[in-house]
Amino acid sequence: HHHEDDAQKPMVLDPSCRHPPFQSHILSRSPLVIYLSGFLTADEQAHLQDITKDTFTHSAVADAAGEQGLRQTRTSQSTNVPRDQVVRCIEERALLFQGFDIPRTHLEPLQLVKYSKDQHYHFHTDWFTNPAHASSVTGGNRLSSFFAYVSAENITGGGTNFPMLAAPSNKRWCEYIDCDEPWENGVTFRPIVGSAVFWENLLEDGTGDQRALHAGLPVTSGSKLGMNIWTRQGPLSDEIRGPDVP
Ligand SMILES: O=C(O)CCC(=O)C(=O)O
Ligand SMILES: [Fe+2]
Repeated sequence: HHHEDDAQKPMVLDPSCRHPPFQSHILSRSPLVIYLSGFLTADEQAHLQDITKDTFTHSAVADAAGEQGLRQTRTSQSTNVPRDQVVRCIEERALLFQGFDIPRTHLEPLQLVKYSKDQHYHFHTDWFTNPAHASSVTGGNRLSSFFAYVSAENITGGGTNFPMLAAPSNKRWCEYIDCDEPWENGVTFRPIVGSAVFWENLLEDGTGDQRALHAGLPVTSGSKLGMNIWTRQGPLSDEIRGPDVP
């Protein structure tokens, strides 16, 4: 098991990180899905945009079936975020949320995803369906995902839809989820800046959970910038993780 070598290393906290007091609301226990309100501060949102300016390229997907097919599935643009001090604090927050046992080497580089009008990401799971992508030499599969909303300018559409989740009944959820969606469409989170959705991708036995299927719905006007924080089952190499930067 991956966890054994990592367990020796205590998790080191950066005392200079100032974590915002975000609110957590469980939407689903199985699969585990938790809504996090206020997960990113306004300063962090601005900083993330600042350090990634002009670095976006057309998003890739794991089982690339040629450029053409790829762009129809995921029409957004994406970029990896350089790991400076602000980004390391966001990483620390994402790790602490998951307990104290996950070392930072299990995190992929944070990824920003940008959508302009009419762009979307078709239904997919974040866990790799191709076992070749989930081998232990490359960190195993994706245990969990955070999808955070970094910016949303004059947006309509662009929610994050989980078709297999049951819509909750209390109207208070309508602040965060689109209550106008028909019941059979599952749950659609609104793109509210600063919020994040956390969910688990794998079942107890490590196989992928089909119920974690989701999509980035088309942005019908305005634009959206989101961020993926993916935690692997095991450590990733320094080469994949990239360097810490000042
Ligand atoms: O854009 C969204 O709402 C979801 C994006 C997503 O699922 C992904 O990038 O893996
Ligand atoms: Fe996704």
